[in-house]
Amino acid sequence: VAPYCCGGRLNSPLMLHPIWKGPLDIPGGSRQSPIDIRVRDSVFHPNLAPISTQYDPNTCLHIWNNGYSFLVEYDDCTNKSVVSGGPLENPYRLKQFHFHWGANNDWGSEHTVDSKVFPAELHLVHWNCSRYRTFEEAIMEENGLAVIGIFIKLGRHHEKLQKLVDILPSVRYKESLTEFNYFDPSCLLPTCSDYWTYSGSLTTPPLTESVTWIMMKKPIEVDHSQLAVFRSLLYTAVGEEEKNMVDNFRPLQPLMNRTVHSSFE
Ligand SMILES: CCCSc1c(F)c(F)c(S(=O)(=O)NC)c(F)c1F
Ligand SMILES: [Zn+2]
Repeated sequence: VAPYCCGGRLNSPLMLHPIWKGPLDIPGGSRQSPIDIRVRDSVFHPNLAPISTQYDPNTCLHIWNNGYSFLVEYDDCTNKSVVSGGPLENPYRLKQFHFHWGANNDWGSEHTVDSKVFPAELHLVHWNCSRYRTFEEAIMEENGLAVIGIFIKLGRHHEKLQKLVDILPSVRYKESLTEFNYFDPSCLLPTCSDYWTYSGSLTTPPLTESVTWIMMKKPIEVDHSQLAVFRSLLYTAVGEEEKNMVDNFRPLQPLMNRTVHSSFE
């Protein structure tokens, strides 16, 4: 599959910032992510229950730069922070959340909606603790993960996000980690509960086809200065030639034989 993010133009981010070191397509992959969500082709599922999240801010552990994004990680030894309902047959435990963003405000999201690109996208990653013993195991298994994806658009300052933005300089370098607690990611969810759902994959290695995607229809808003701080992070470790962490999104993947379901008409 040729990289065709941003229309596949030679000046598309992937061409300019070939950060994507992994394979662009997985041989035999039939349910890869991200995808373009064609609204008219999505199928309303009348008995899709609302998504229910219950997050305990005390389970927030730390934040670290893994060289692809920055991850806010949670204690997943109990069911204190879980998502349930919607297409999920049981609760999934919150493991971490992270973002994908562009070098500028014209692109950055992984998923698109009728080819509309957003400047960034937030992923809340959960694992199926009823069927698997650990997150590491769940990553490799069908129905192992549930990821809530939230589009981010430029607009008003996001008050609750600022606590996270303020700590980012301390994880500027790859592998840096800092304590971060008492953060409830519910504050990052849109107020509208409408979503699309489809079967897909991780968008970073190992790209395993283990994800039930739950893409919220409505974006949240952050302001220019907040997104600019994301772009001040580095892909590189201390002492290495500095490379700004931007365009950390995967190109769109073919829908193949999949249907996107919507929770709304
Ligand atoms: C080996 C996985 C480390 S955790 C992780 C991650 F870091 C990540 F970036 C994504 S993603 O595919 O990029 N977004 C959903 C995941 F799904 C993850 F589970
Ligand atoms: Zn992600």
